[in-house]
Amino acid sequence: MVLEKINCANDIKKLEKDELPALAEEIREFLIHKISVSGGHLASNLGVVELTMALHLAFDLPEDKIIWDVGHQSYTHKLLTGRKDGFDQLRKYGGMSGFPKTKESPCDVFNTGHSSTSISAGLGYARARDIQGKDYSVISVIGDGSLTGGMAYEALNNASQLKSNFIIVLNDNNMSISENVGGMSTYLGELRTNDVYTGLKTGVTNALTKVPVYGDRIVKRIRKTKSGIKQLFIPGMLFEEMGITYLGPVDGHNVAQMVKTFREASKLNEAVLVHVITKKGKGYAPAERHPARFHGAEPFEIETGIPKNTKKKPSYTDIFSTVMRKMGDREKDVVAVTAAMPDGTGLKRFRNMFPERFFDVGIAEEHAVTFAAGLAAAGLIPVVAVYSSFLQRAYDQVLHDVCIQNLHVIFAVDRAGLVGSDGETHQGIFDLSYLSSIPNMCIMAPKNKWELSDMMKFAVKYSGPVALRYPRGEAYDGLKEFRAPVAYGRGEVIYDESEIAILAVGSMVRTAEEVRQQLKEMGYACSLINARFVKPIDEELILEIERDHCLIVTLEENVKSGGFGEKVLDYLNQAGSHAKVLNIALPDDYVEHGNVDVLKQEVGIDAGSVLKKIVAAYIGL
Ligand SMILES: Cc1ncc(C[n+]2csc(CCOP(=O)(O)OP(=O)(O)O)c2C)c(N)n1
Ligand SMILES: CC(=O)[C@@H](O)[C@H](O)COP(=O)(O)O
Ligand SMILES: [Mg+2]
Repeated sequence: MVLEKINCANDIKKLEKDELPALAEEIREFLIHKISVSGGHLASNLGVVELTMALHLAFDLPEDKIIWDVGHQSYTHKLLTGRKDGFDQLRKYGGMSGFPKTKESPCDVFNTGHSSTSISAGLGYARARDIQGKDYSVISVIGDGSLTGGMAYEALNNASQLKSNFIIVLNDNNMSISENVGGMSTYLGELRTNDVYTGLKTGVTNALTKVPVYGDRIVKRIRKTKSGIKQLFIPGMLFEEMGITYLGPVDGHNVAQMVKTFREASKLNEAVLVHVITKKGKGYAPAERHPARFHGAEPFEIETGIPKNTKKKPSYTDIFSTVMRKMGDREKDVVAVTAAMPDGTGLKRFRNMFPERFFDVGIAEEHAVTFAAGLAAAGLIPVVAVYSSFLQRAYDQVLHDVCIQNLHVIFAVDRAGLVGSDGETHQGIFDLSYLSSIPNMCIMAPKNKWELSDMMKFAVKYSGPVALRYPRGEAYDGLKEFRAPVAYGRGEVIYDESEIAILAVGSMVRTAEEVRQQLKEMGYACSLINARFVKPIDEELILEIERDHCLIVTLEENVKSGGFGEKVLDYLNQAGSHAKVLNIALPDDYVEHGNVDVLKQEVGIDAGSVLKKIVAAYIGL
């Protein structure tokens, strides 16, 4: 076994050349086996095995700095830097992260998780290196999907001014999570597939520069030519015109070719983009056939690729997907926008039925929101379906472009709450705080699957910015009998008793119901209120509750700071109330990766912890 010889960074350099193909094969077997048990980002990782090996052969770690964009493809890097044992606890609470983490290894030099940040971070490293008089290499590895994100272009624009070495490796597998989209993707496709371009740049320019005196001039002239003909000679001209040297395309499964190219690239005193072509899912037939399905895989049977857990209730995303499909039929003004997540957000069905009213804008949340603002200003009703943590990126667009103009944009905020194994970069635990600080925004959270549907219908009829937040995973199908019509800013009283009142938001209504039952068994009378609206809060109802109960408990799957509980407390204070209020929310902190149930216990929002907190507060009155 060759993989056994790899125990720390640079061990790969001790291998014989003819051992490298076996190493690649063993890494793939290892990853397939481990991810089939733990789940994880399989297809992207299988695609970069040779690319990662080549980087580790061409550079010295940890002195040289490799920054992985998104970081979901860093598993081989983890293996080659002595973290093989970590795969038994991959993405588990307290175990190894599925993303680069500086605290895990000196070879992880920048934490990632959200896309399109690697060129900016790498450029920062390169500038710091130069100022500090150091001479390490900096390599940012970015995928073709991540190259659709605005930050990547801002960084490329800035990198063009660099007069020292900085390598950008473009890992082009012609896929984002789903099919990649847009002009850049088309452009890369041409570079990839047109034989005329392949190898010609190096070939032609090398040949020309060898021609004494005139060769150099001709190359310079070709570079300066404004006609399209230059594309015939110099692939990657778009990057070249920006001032970024382009090398490639290079076969991303040919280690020797890549090592050679990286060594050449590291000699240039400028920003260099090495265009590497890889196959997503390489070496595992089901993942090659269905790269989107194996992008973020649940545990699966290796022989068939079929998920181990097939018996699942519909998720909130499934419900949203169905609602959107039906709404598409009824409401001709409804259009849907996603930032590269048609699968994850459930918009794929809407896309299939109403392709002309569906927009995948690439990994470009900022653009998605302002684009939606434009659609709304022109009279359509855009639904922006986006994960809570990715919407963070578009805060200003929500504020500046949607809310100041009070435009009717619907935000379907998926993965709101703890998402689990992706960890701190992906937990959707801030949206109630960051959205509710914005004037004109209306925020709702459904208690169960029927309410998600009712709230979507309400949102379409509403006029103005409106967000609906719902969590990852199975949709709650309890409390079906409670289905009072959704009315603006009004909560829903589910059980009206006395003593204790629990005011719960969205996903926490289910927990509150469980806690209420237990309190009842313990002899306490407890009301249960489904808040429904986080902004505006139902002030009238809160005052009513205050009159009839001695303890008011707020419950939400969001950080405490700026959340629902704080708003309720604030309002009661302003109203001169002296009611005892217990705010149960997540601590104002980041939450690492792990199983959601485990994480809920850790942060104290599982039923057991909530019960203890309520009893303690009540006894202490
Ligand atoms: C800001 C942001 N939006 C969305 C995502 C979700 N996401 C993770 S990976 C990915 C696709 C990345 O494609 P690419 O960079 O080509 O990498 P590949 O998986 O193809 O290797 C997306 C959309 C994210 N991580 N960050
Ligand atoms: C790496 C990344 O950002 C996505 O792949 C994310 O892991 C998807 O998460 P879901 O599984 O919740 O769609
Ligand atoms: Mg890709």
